[in-house]
Amino acid sequence: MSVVADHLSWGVKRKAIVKDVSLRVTDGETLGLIGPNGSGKSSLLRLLAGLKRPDQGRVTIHGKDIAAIQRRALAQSVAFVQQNAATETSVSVRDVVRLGRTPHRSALSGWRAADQAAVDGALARVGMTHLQDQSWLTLSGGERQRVHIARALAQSPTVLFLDEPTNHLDIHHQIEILQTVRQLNVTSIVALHDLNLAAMFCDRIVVLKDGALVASGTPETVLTEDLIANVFRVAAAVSPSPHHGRPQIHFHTGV
Ligand SMILES: Nc1ncnc2c1ncn2[C@@H]1O[C@H](COP(=O)(O)OP(=O)(O)OP(=O)(O)O)[C@@H](O)[C@H]1O
Repeated sequence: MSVVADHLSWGVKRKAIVKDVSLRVTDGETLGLIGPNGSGKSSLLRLLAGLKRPDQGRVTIHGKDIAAIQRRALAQSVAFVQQNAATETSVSVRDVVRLGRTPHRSALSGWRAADQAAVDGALARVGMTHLQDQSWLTLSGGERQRVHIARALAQSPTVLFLDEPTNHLDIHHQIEILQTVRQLNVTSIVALHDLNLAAMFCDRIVVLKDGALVASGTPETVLTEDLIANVFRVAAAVSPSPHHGRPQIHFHTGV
């Protein structure tokens, strides 16, 4: 088991934001995290990745309690692609991606062939090799997002957390990034808003509503018309795609 969360709760002042969430993610699985705005997806991802401490419950990654793993050791196996992550300084695309190697390097070790191979591979994976000399500040929103994903891939993680990785991307790159994530030999937990993309690319889906886990399972079992009406408040028809067999959702509220 790659990631196990037991009874995680977290809140701010008197507001409970993540409520008693338990889940298990197996090695190599792509788990989708869906739910309405404010349902707690980002908060849960940050708890799972060890970026926030839960008020109750615990998370283990590869069998180790993350509260007991040192930051650097955690960063050698866990990478996090944040929503709207910013890189302020005027550095090149290549330099941003090189930062992904930081947890694997010591003060004494120079830049090694393995570091270069990881950076080159990550740039190629997201289709950014041709822009590697460009200043990060001059990139479009979608290009920046792809560079942040490349930085996470350069980290060579065994567990990858992605918070809305497709929100600035055109449809070609949305599909390409999710295909890449799925094909990596890495356990991935990805918060997504697009239910059709979640259905196409996730092995399993977890649904959050008001901070609580309300459903989990395969896309076929989770993405029902009733769940979409109850959790997302839209009317939809769900049927298997004739092209790939996964559920496809046709929204008809208000049309
Ligand atoms: N540090 C904080 N202090 C106060 N409230 C917070 C804090 N972090 C999150 N929240 C609140 O917790 C709720 C869940 O936020 P979170 O960002 O986890 O939701 P989300 O499902 O990722 O939302 P979205 O789909 O809009 O990105 C929101 O109501 C948010 O305002």
